[in-house]
Amino acid sequence: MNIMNVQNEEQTIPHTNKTAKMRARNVNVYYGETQAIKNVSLDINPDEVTALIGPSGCGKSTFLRCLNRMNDTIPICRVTGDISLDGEDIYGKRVDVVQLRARVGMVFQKPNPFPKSIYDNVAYGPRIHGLANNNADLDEIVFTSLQKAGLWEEVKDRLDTPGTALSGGQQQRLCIARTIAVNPEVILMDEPCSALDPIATAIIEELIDELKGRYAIVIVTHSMQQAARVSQKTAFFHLGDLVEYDDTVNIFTNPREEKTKDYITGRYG
Ligand SMILES: Nc1ncnc2c1ncn2[C@@H]1O[C@H](COP(=O)(O)OP(=O)(O)OP(=O)(O)O)[C@@H](O)[C@H]1O
Repeated sequence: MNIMNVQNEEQTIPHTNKTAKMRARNVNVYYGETQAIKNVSLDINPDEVTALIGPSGCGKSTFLRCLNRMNDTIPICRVTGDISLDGEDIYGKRVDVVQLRARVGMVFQKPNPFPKSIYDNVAYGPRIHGLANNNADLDEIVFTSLQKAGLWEEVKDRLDTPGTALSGGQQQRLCIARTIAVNPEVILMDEPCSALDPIATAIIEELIDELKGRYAIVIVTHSMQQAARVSQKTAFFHLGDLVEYDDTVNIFTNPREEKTKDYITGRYG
């Protein structure tokens, strides 16, 4: 299935009855004079995990950061093209970026809990977005978010202890709970397991699998095995180009492009 048809601007994804959650069209990203992303068009499906793979420096993280305007925080970075969320331009003048980043949440490579209690890490977003009417509401949000992130049983008796005192894998699940707490529609994950041991990695992968029906998930990973395990769609980037985007099973068993074949068979990268 080739959905990179920029002429087709309808929201429905060809050959499916699905509507794209996010749609990128002709996206270019520059750091000063250097172009890091070249004319990339890609759809993000609502109830699937999309993996972004490719050799180091190919632009995976740069593209990911376009999806919730994290690149706005890099002064030399310039983005052109169109990116929409539910058909609405996320780079539009009236877009509230704080609101956008709640709808399109992000989990980073290194777990980065706030220097606050476990409870306050999760409650922080709902508090600033005014999502709870009272303390009981907030308790409920914290409970549900920690439960969805698969962390509740491990922390329920120590919600007052610092988030930073948890293990790396638990900290990453705390960051996922923090993201979930503000009801995102899309979750971006930038190599979320790269700082974790194999057991913590397996737990996060299981969690991604559980979350996939509820959120559109986009994950950058260096591990092709991880992409194959957790994603339904895979986008292969090379030197800023989107070389191939397809069902994950096709990318890993029957890629159309020579470059993809070379990468997945370990010839470079
Ligand atoms: N803040 C920045 N300032 C200048 N150039 C940058 C910046 N961030 C990334 N780049 C450049 O943009 C290109 C793409 O980088 P990016 O980090 O998006 O690639 P990546 O595929 O995610 O790499 P990796 O797998 O190593 O994390 C690289 O050439 C990189 O040097």
